[in-house]
Amino acid sequence: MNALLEVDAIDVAYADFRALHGISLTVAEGETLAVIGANGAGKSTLLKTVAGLLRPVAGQIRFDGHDVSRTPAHQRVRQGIALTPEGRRIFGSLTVEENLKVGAHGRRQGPWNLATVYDAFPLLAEKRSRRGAHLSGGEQQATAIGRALMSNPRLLLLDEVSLGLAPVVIADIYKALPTITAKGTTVLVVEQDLTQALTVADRVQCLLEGRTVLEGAAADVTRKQVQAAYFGVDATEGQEDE
Ligand SMILES: Nc1ncnc2c1ncn2[C@@H]1O[C@H](COP(=O)(O)OP(=O)(O)OP(=O)(O)O)[C@@H](O)[C@H]1O
Repeated sequence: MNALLEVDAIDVAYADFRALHGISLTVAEGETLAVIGANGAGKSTLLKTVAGLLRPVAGQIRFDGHDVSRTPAHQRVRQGIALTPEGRRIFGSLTVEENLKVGAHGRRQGPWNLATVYDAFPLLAEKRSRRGAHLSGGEQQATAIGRALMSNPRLLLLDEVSLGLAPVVIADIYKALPTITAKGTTVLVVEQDLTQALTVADRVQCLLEGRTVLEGAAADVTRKQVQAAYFGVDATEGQEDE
């Protein structure tokens, strides 16, 4: 499989504070990678850097073989990188359908349009005329993902889909993922919810304090290994080796 996204040893800093230290990752075309880690591990920073909202101070980001490290965010959207940010950020005064149409601005050609987004998220079809401010958290999340899909991305970046949502709602949102990947969209998802991450992803990569501490096929890593990496303890000992 060809690598669609290659992140090569990036360092990202907020003023003097270095949030990412030499992070590398690869996402193959058609694959779903979950980046996991506790609060503050650097997951959102990584996604924002891939989307072009932050610039790495070292390292390179390649999309479809081209260096996009210095490409502005809006051009990356045109090239096929779309971000669903943490906190959803949909427009409260606009309806679901109007929010979706905002995502279609300058869109690429591809399989996503209002009809296919409503197919993937039937709950949105029923609420298409409702204003964003009057939606539940799950409906807002689905709208935010649908809005990103409307640009017809080759790579969809999902930040903390499950944040603040009830388990049944999270499951409902993730039900759409196979439909999304079946249309050829590659997905990089950031998750704190380990169960969800291991269920939906082909591969997982765990960050701790801005460094990669574990990576592997979701089917090959054990829950214990992932939990140990997540909390920064030694998995072979099963306890902290003080
Ligand atoms: N705008 C900012 N200015 C300064 N430091 C920041 C900023 N945003 C994030 N950080 C710091 O960078 C580190 C990584 O944050 P980031 O938000 O990427 O983590 P995360 O893994 O996404 O966690 P969360 O789930 O809490 O969003 C943290 O120590 C955080 O405090």
